[in-house]
Amino acid sequence: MAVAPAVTNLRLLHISSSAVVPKQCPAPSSVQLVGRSSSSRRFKPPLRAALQTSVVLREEGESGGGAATLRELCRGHVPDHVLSRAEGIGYVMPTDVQSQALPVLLSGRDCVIHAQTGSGKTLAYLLLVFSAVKAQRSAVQALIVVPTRELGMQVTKVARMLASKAADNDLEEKSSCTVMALLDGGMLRRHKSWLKAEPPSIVVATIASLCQMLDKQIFKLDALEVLVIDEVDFLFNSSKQVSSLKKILTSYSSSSKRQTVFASASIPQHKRFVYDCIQQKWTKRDVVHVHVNAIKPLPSCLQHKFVVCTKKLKHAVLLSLLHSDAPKSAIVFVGEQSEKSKKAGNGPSTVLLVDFLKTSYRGSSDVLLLEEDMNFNSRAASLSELREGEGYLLVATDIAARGVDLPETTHIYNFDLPRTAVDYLHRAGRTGRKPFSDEKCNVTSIITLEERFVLQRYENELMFNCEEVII
Ligand SMILES: Nc1ncnc2c1ncn2[C@@H]1O[C@H](COP(=O)(O)OP(=O)(O)OP(=O)(O)O)[C@@H](O)[C@H]1O
Repeated sequence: MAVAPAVTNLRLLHISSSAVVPKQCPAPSSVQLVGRSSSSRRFKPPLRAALQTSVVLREEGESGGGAATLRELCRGHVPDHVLSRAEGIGYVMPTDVQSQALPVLLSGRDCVIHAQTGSGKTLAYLLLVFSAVKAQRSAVQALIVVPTRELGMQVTKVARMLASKAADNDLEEKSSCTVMALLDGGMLRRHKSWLKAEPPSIVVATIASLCQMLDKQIFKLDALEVLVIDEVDFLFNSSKQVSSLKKILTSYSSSSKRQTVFASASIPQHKRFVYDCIQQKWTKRDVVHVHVNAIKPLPSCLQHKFVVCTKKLKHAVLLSLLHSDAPKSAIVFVGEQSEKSKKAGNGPSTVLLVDFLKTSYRGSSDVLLLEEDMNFNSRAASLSELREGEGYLLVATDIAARGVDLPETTHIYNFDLPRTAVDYLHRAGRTGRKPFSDEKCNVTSIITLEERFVLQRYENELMFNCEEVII
C-alpha cells in the first residue's frame, strides 16, 4: 500500500479516546483538529499505536516545511491532469479538513470525515475517488451516495470538472473518467442503456434510483474501489432510506474489498457511529474519524441574530430585515406545511411567502422557490437560474439545507425556526462557504417569544451566541 504524504503545518491537539465506546468495541482512530492555539497532547496508547501505523502527523514548525499545497498532499496518488484541473478551478491550498483527511484517505484507510459546513469535504473525497479509479477499466469503481437530487447534481458537476482534460494532453491521457448522475427524477431508461453498454467509472446516486438499478442487476458493484456516503447522518435518520443504505453497505458490496468514506458536518453520537461502522461491517476495523473543529461546530464567520415578533407580523419583519440588510444573495428557510394547515385548505407557506415578496420586496434580486413539492425540472431550473443570476432571494424548505453550495449567499433567514439544532447548523451553513475569505455572513431567525428558549437550546448545543435585533 502506498505511503500517505505527511501532514505539515498542523498541530495535533487532541486525539479522542474510545472511553465512551462499549468495551468490546475495537478502538477506532480519531483525529481532531480543534484549533491552532493550544499545544497540549493527550494520547491514549491504543489510539496512538493505531495512528502511528497510518497517519503521520507533525506539529507546526517541527519539520521546517511550509504549508503543503493540494498538489503536494496528493502527489503520487491523484493523476496530474486532475490536480491541474483542480488548480485551474482555484483549489491550490487545502482547507483544514483536506489537510487532515487526505493523508488518511490516500493511505487507503476507511474514514469518517466530520467537519463544518462549507469546509471542503467534497473535494477531499473526490480526490480520493480520482486516485482510485482507472479510466481504462470498464466498470463502476466509485459510488457516491447523496440524499438529494440537488446535491447529486452539484457533486457530479465538480467531479466532471475535475475529470475533464485539456484538449492538448498526450494521447495516452486522452481517455478520462466518466461520471454518471443516477438521481431521482432522472431518465433512468437512458441510464440503463448507458450502464449496460459502457459502465461509467464514477456514479453519483440517490438511494432510490441506485437501488432500483442494483435490484434489477442492471449493474453490479463487484469492482467497487471507493464508496462514499455523503450527509451520512441524514441518510441514516431517514426511515425511508436506511434499510436500502444498509444493503448498499453490506449486501451489494463488502467493506473488506472497498474503501468506505462517510462525510457530514453533523454526526451526532459520533463515537457510537464509528463503533457501529465496525460492528456492522460498514467499514474495516481501522476506520479513522477525522474530526475538524470539534469544539466549534459552526463556522466562525457567521453572525447569529434573532428578532422576536408575533406570528402575524413575521412577513412584515422579514420585509423590514431585507430592506435594512439589502442582501445581494440570500436564502429564506420556511418550515414544511403542517397536515393541519393543509387540511384547512391553506396554501403552502412557501408559495404564500414568494407571492408576498414578489409584490412587496423592492430589492434587485429575483425571488425564487425551491421545495420538495415542485417537479424535478422546476427544481433544477430554480437552481440553475440562481447560479447564473447576479443576485437571488431563494425561498426554500430544508431540501436546500443539506450540501447545496451557493457560495455567493451572504444572508440566511429562518422564517420558521428549524426543528432541531442539527437542522439549524445545516441551514446556517448555506452561507459562509468561501474557505479562505474573511467575509462575515449573517443568520437571522424570526421567532415568537415562546420559541426563544428553543433557540437558546440550539445556542447551547452548537456553542454560538445569538444577538437580538429590535425592529
Ligand atoms: N481547497 C479549496 N480552495 C478553495 N475553495 C475550496 C477548496 N475546497 C473547497 N472549496 C470551496 O468551498 C466551498 C465548500 O465546499 P464543499 O461544498 O465541499 O463543503 P462541504 O464541507 O461539503 O460543506 P457541507 O457540509 O455544507 O456540504 C465550495 O464552494 C468549494 O468550491
